[in-house]
This record gives sequence, C-alpha cells and structure tokens, in this order.
Amino acid sequence: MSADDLRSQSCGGQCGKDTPKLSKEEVSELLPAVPDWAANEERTSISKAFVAKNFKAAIAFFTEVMEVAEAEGHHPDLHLTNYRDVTVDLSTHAIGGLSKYDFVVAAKIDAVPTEYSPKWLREHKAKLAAS
Ligand SMILES: C[C@H](O)[C@H](O)[C@H]1CNC2=NC(N)=NC(=O)C2=N1
Repeated sequence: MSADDLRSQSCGGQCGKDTPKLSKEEVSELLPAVPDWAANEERTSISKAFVAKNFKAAIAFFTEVMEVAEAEGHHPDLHLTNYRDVTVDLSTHAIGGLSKYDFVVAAKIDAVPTEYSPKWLREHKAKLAAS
C-alpha cells in the first residue's frame, strides 16, 4: 500500500464499533507508507512530531489538518507546545485502536504543504548542525 493508495480512500465519517481494528502485523505493514509516523508500543495509535517554522505556521498547519479531518469525518488529537512543537496523534476512538482510516488521514495530512513538514525540520537541524 502506497501513500497515494491511502490518499485515494476515504473514511466518509463511517467509523464505528464495526470498523475493523488493525492487527499489530497490519500496522507494521502500513507504517512504511506514512514516513515519519510512529506507532505506540501497543499499536493503538500513530503519531508524528515536528517543529513548525514558527507559531503562525503551526496554527496554519492545524487549520489545514482541520480541513482534512472535517472532510474525512475522522479527527486527530493535535498538540502544540513550546510555541511551535507540533504532535499529531491518530487513532480510531470508536474501536480504541488503529483502523486503516488512521493511515488514510495520516497520508492526507502528509500532503499538507511542506513548510510545516518534517522536511523543514530536517533542513533546520542540518543548519543548526552546520553552524
Ligand atoms: C459519526 C462520526 O463520524 C464519528 O463519531 C467519528 C468522528 N471522528 C472520529 N475520529 C476518530 N479519530 N475516531 C473516531 O472513531 C471518530 N468517529
């Protein structure tokens, strides 16, 4: 499954208690499709953390994620600390674990413009290392 395969799918706000829960093995198979996302030990959620360029970029990112989440009817937990440290957590609340739709939404969040992406973080770290 590629990120584009995931992005071609949609939850359509249909997540409920009948939504299939992914096994640990299925989670491990899907993770490579969403680079920079990591599963917790129990494989009940996936998270991605990065440093936004500044506070405004972090809030702008949240607004973009809001649009994705509303379109999908599937909502992540969003954390903003230290003015630009962003963490996004995804799980399917209805089943207390991960479903395919968490990966669909993660792939769609990854398509949000790059100023807010880990690419910026990597460049930022490289600059700090070089200085
Ligand atoms: C009816 C509605 O679509 C559901 O309550 C949705 C809303 N957003 C949701 N978001 C997440 N992450 N998990 C859910 O189970 C969920 N359920």
